Amino acid sequence: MNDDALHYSKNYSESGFVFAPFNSEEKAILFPDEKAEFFQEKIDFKFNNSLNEIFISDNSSKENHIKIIEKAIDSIKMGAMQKVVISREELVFLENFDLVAVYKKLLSTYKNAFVYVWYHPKVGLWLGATPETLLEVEEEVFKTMSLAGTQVANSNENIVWKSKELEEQQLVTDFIEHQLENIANSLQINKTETIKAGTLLHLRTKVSGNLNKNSSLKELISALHPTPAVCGLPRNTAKEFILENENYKRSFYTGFLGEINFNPSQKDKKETHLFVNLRCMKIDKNTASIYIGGGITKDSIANKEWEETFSKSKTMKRVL
Ligand SMILES: C=C(O[C@H]1C=CC=C(C(=O)O)[C@@H]1O)C(=O)O
Repeated sequence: MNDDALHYSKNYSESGFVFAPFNSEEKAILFPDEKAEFFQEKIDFKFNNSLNEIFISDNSSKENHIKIIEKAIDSIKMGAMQKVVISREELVFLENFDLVAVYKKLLSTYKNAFVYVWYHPKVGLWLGATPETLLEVEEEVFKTMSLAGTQVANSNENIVWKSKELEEQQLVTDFIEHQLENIANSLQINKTETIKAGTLLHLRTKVSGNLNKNSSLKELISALHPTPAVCGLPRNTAKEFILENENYKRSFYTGFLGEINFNPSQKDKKETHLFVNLRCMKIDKNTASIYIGGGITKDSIANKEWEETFSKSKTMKRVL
């Protein structure tokens, strides 16, 4: 874009690139198509590996995180919720930060992810490599996915998923199916599979269907975002728990981003590709804020959940 004005999407009926926060009551930023310039470039994967960074290993943040997880488990056991995703922010001091080198490393580390760099002078610099599609729409056909459950990839072992992860992911699939009941038809739920994201494995179920004639992209987005892969169940109770208890602001982490072109009046432009903003970080001068979370259910063990966020942050720190 050739100016620094901030534009917002009104109802996702515009054409452009959206960057939406976790909290759907806050506005989604839009880079309108008519203000954008498009470039296409081949990436050369040779990069300099000598970048170094200093991690802040902050034990109080471990204690805090575990405290919130224990509170969440108590609340689930008392019947207030079935699942809630608890996250945290980890700060990493950067020396010699090289955006292009980090971007190339993200591209080569996360081969199956949507890798992005997003910048607006009034908002900041974000980058990430997300394995999760929120929504793909072409004409009236849409695709989405239920993605949850995490384990570290270990090439020597058979992959076995425990009941905690299977249930945690099933809750997301059931939620998606239920939310789409009144706005979609011919719903197809594929077999659950294991996918790799960097050094981690997740459970994924692809879901597709046809949007009902009178349903809009806004309705579809509101039905899906935020799914229990990033928020919880029941959605509003989990969201309140997150906003009250996590001691930082998620802002765009666990929001979504991507192109919207769902404009019925523009015949050749009815495609939308939105991704959930996971495995992402915000760069502010010499500090990277890395955002990581995990799904908490009645079977969660607080220390293991901490370790899961630790593994997630480790795979992201490798690219810095
Ligand atoms: C919220 C995150 O991951 C979600 C997506 C995949 C697996 C997840 C999990 O195992 O808890 C989370 O639901 C994150 O990576 O910050």
